[in-house]
Amino acid sequence: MASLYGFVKRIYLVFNPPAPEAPSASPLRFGILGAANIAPIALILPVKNHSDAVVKAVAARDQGRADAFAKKHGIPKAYGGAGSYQKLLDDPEIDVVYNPLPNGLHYEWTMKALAAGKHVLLEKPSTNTAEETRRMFLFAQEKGLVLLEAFHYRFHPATRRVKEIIDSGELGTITKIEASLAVPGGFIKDNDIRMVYDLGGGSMMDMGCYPLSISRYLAGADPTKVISAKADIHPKFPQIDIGTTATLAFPSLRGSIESHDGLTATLHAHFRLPPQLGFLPRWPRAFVRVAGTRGTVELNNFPGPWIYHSITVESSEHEGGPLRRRTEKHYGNLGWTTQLEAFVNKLRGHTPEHWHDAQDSITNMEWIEAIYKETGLGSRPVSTAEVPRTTAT
Ligand SMILES: NC(=O)C1=CN([C@@H]2O[C@H](COP(=O)(O)OP(=O)(O)OC[C@H]3O[C@@H](n4cnc5c(N)ncnc54)[C@H](OP(=O)(O)O)[C@@H]3O)[C@@H](O)[C@H]2O)C=CC1
Ligand SMILES: O=C1OC[C@@H](O)[C@H](O)[C@H]1O
Repeated sequence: MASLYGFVKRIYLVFNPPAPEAPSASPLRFGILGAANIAPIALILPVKNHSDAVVKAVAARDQGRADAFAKKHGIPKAYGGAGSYQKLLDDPEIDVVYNPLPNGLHYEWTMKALAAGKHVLLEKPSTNTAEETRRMFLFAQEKGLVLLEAFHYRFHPATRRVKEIIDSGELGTITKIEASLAVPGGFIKDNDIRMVYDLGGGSMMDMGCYPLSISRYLAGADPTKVISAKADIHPKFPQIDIGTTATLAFPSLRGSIESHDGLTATLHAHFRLPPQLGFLPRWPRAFVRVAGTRGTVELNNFPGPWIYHSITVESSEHEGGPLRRRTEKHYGNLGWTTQLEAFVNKLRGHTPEHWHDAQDSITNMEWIEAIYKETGLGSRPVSTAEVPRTTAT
């Protein structure tokens, strides 16, 4: 009963965030590129609860869509029509750009935002290729601007707690990770941006980037090789993986780094999980499970821990000993606000509790590409847009 009450309360607060008690007189001013579905939950609502941030403008390719979005979310400026994204970037009243465009446009518009002198909060996955991600972060560094790939789960206390349990040695030597983000049919339609190869579509890009990212984070290391990777291909779109399963080798957490044989991670992403027994509807599968020589930890719903999560630990005093089981929950702030808090802290020159850097984003893209290569599908297309030059280009 208490947990149902907690759940309802969390949902209520996410959608009705309390206004800050002492709002800043000169808050950071965000502009949003695209009237994106993800923007309200990821940025607009968290900002309403933050004392030092406001959303000042939105740009959409259609003026009516920009106006409607601005009205609905109480955003003062709406740029619409051709050239609207660039108009937002050129607005001197914007300090920070939130880029939730389709993946294949992340590189172009982040480069343009940086060229315009704006900090960028960029949706995942960072770009279509590791090389684009590398250039983008190098450009941010050259310009002295903050760029962050919006893996919000990393900032959440539940994720941090799981990492703490693993690092404490309670589970012994880590040997296996399994991570999944997969939904049944009905969530992602054929006309979704995720189904368009030219826009950086595919399940390994959209969903798979999460299991990969959390596996690397919890392993405290990067993979050494793709052991296997297999894609389910969309029946109509031959370059789109509606599902991908990959197994990667990692250096063992406590074993020899040289042997590279201690730890494997199996990642799973799917847009259309088939029904069980051919007819029973499936639940979404969003979890990470880490097994060691003395126990396991499972974080259920790691991509949305703010709405609901559970951390189940089973561990023993010594290898082969009796297992003791416990469940933990660590709800922090409201919704996506932990990410916003860290981002604003970074911009204001304070040290955030957690931060993931350029190399983290580059490495995630490298392994997404390596997995796609192993499936035979190959990387998503490189951007052909004209972008500002950096010393790396
Ligand atoms: N962090 C997370 O957990 C999540 C992250 N995401 C990420 O956010 C991004 C956006 O996802 P989502 O909000 O679902 O996307 P939407 O389907 O809402 O599309 C985002 C925007 O893309 C713009 N757009 C620009 N060019 C095109 C084009 N050629 N075709 C279609 N749309 C175009 C549209 O802008 P306009 O309004 O100008 O027409 C649209 O508003 C993705 O990178 C995704 O991976 C998504 C969900 C969760
Ligand atoms: O968290 C998520 O779940 C649904 C996906 O399509 C989305 O892009 C992803 O980030």
